[in-house]
Amino acid sequence: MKDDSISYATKFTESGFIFAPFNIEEKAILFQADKADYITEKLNSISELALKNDFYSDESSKEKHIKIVEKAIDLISENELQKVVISRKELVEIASFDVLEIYLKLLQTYANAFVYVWFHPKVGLWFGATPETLLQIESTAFKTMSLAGTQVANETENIVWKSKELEEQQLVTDFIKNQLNGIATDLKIDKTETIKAGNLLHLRTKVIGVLNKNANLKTLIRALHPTPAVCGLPREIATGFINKNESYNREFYTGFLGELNIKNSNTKSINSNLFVNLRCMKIEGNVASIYVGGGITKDSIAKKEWEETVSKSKTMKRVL
Ligand SMILES: C=C(O[C@H]1C=CC=C(C(=O)O)[C@@H]1O)C(=O)O
Repeated sequence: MKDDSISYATKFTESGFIFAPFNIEEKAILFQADKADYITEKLNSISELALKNDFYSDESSKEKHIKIVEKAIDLISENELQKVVISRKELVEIASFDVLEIYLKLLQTYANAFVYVWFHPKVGLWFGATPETLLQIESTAFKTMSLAGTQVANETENIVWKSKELEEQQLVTDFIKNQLNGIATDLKIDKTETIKAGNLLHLRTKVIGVLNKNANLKTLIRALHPTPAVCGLPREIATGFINKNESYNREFYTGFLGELNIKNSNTKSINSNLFVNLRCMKIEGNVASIYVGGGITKDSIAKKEWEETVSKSKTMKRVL
């Protein structure tokens, strides 16, 4: 980009790279395609970079996190809510860092993830390695996914999912199916599978479909974002609970990012590739803010939900 002005995507007919916050009332930042320089570089000979293996976990927000999770479980048991994703931000002091080195470490470590580094002088510096696609669309044919449920990846071949995680993820799949009703046809919902994301395993169900003529990209994004993988059910009540009880601003964590309406020079089709901003961090000065959360359902155990956020924080801590 040639200057530090900020552009926004409001109609989602714009073309460029979008960086959208969790809160749909807030504006999504756009790096406009026609004002951007494209630089392609091959990174095929990265020598192995050393990763961190001892992790310090900041326990100062443990009590607070557990309290919010317990409050959510209470509301769920009173049938006010079905599911809500509760998150927190962990601050990690870093001595010095090299942007390219962190980015290369993320690429090296999370081969299956969408890995990014994003910077705007007025907004900040973000990194992420997300396992979740929000939407990939080529003309009108699209792919999305339901991703939820977490366990730590062990050496074992025999992976067993408990009903808590299976239900937690099924809620996301059902939500996606319902939201697409009336705006998409030819829906195909794959078998649910286990995927590995760094040190974690998740349940994933891929969904494909074709966008109806009466709908557009904005309708589709608004239907999907935020899914109960990052927000909850019913969506409005979960959003209210999150805004009232999480005592920090998620900003771009659990928002989405990626290419918006980019023309494929071969097929001439207009494509978007958008990812949910998970396993991410923001760096300001010598402090990294690592964002982590987890889905709460009726079967959640507050202490285990805390531990899940600690496991998730390792995705970023490993590369610092
Ligand atoms: C909200 C996060 O993860 C979501 C995606 C996969 C599994 C999740 C879970 O098991 O709770 C979350 O829904 C996060 O990593 O901060």
